Amino acid sequence: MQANTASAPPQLAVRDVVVRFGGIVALDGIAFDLHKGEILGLIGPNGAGKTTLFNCLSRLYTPASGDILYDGNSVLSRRPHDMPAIGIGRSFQNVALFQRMTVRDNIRVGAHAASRSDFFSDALHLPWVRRQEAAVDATVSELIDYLGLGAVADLPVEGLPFGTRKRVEIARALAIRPGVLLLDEPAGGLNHDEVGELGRLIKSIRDDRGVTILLVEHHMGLVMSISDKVVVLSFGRKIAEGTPAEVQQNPDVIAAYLGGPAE
Ligand SMILES: Nc1ncnc2c1ncn2[C@@H]1O[C@H](COP(=O)(O)OP(=O)(O)OP(=O)(O)O)[C@@H](O)[C@H]1O
Repeated sequence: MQANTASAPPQLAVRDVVVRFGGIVALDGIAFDLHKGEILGLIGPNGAGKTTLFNCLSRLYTPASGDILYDGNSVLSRRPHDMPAIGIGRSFQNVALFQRMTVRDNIRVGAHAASRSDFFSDALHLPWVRRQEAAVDATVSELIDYLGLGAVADLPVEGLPFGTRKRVEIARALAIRPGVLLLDEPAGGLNHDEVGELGRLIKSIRDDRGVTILLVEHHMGLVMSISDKVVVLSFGRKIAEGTPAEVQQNPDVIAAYLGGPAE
């Protein structure tokens, strides 16, 4: 799938977002657009504000000013647990799965987060709830195949290798059928081969499933090899935005990473 950046309105729009923690301005008027089908890499040195912005996008933080729009509508009045139903999925930096539950059941939790059943409808076994359960089963099975998790599907998550648990987490995020997937340092803790596999997986999630991706990541090789666009933060400000090649040559970016002023 090609990213549509020419004329279509952005799928996700970050508009002049400001976040303060006491006297610290963690985000100082950050703005950028993410178009459908794009992979956007959000990078910056330690303390740049990446996690703070990620937490705004997943509604854990509310900006002091500015707005975040999904398909043209502000998400700032929504709560974190509304986000799956809106179409924004996320993974967690340190993997946040239910450790004693099986891989299958963890993915099922994701699918249920986007379903519309409730306790009473479930208890009454209404026909539409049964149809929805069948659809959830089909989604979970398809994702187990897609992520190559068949051999471990009925094992508890605890005890599985870290790289496998990360794939389970991505499967759970995909189970909500997100329009946009937010990935928080997905390469953290992975070895060289696993990072290569992750890059291919993220591209295929965009290409095969049409999911727009925002990736916060320290692993430059991964970001530069898969991103269509890279946004660079430093001390809470956006210092560059462009293709991987453009930002890699940007003197402000080089200076931010080397810790000195731009020449
Ligand atoms: N809960 C908080 N309370 C106070 N200050 C915070 C809080 N969270 C972040 N900060 C500060 O806000 C700034 C941005 O931090 P943030 O964690 O967003 O950066 P980051 O780019 O994600 O860094 P890293 O790459 O190290 O994870 C830093 O100065 C940080 O110390």
